[in-house]
Amino acid sequence: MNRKKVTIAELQEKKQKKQKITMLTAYDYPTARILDQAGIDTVLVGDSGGMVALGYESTVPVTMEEMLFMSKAVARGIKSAFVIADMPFMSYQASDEKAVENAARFIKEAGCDAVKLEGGSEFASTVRAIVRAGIPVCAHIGLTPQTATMLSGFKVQGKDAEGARRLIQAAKDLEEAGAFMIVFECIPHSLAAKITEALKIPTIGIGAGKDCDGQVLVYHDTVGLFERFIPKFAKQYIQLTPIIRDAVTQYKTEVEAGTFPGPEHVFTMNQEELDKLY
Ligand SMILES: Nc1nc(=O)c2c([nH]1)NC[C@@H]1CN(c3ccc(C(=O)N[C@@H](CCC(=O)O)C(=O)O)cc3)CN21
Ligand SMILES: CC(C)C(=O)C(=O)O
Ligand SMILES: [Mg+2]
Repeated sequence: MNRKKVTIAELQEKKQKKQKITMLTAYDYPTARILDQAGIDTVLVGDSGGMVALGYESTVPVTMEEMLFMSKAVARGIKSAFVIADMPFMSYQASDEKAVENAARFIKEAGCDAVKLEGGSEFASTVRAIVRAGIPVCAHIGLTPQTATMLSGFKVQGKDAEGARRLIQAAKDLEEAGAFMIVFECIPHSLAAKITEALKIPTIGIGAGKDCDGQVLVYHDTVGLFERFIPKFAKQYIQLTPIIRDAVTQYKTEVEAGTFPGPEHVFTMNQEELDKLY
């Protein structure tokens, strides 16, 4: 199967044609292959991987090296999907120069197609600098987990007119700065619908209602592999944890009982050769 790579033009055409864009996160090679085979349009190597795959309490401690490690594995598993890597906390905030250098590593070293960064109008210059270097940027506004402390926790953003106005302005500024797409995390669905209509670039929602141009969820939430918390906006399509636990328990039972490995799992030696040993 040698399908063609999804392009930015195709993603932007989907908005025009009112066809929904699908995005899921992945942090490793086997998952990337599954999402690619399923025809998911864009795969996000989210810094959420720091939590669901690496066990951190939040996305704040995630490093460039960890993001590159996960991004490389994902990129190796993808044939068609458009691969976007999250820039981790403090890899793009200190200066636009540093941001460009770090963004470039996801393209040159990891083989990703684009990067994503969190932030509003204050980050328009950062988006512009990375885009100027020839690297596509996906913006991310609303609930920005890397700066959740500044937001006083994991709270829905833009619920009052002032906050909503700030998000509308941010979306316009980030589009103007050259972002090719924008993620809305945890904002009222009516606001997401309004901004989606006002923008030329596609909008991808997570906890932002059905009127965004596309949707994204954390893979582990959709398949029931993350049990520490389940956000209200997530949907579990299957609960894999008990299924995998049962398989592993069965393995343990068979090894302890001596029923695994069976005759079909072993390698043999000619009797003649075996006789020479004694
Ligand atoms: N497993 C997982 N899923 C995610 O969607 C996710 C991560 N991890 N890690 C990075 C960020 C953090 N995210 C989060 C985490 C918690 C809430 C949360 O507690 N939300 C509340 C709503 C809060 C409110 O009502 O203001 C909820 O009940 O879902 C939201 C987004 C989204 N991202
Ligand atoms: C939830 C998405 C948008 C994200 O940023 C992540 O997975 O890290
Ligand atoms: Mg993220």
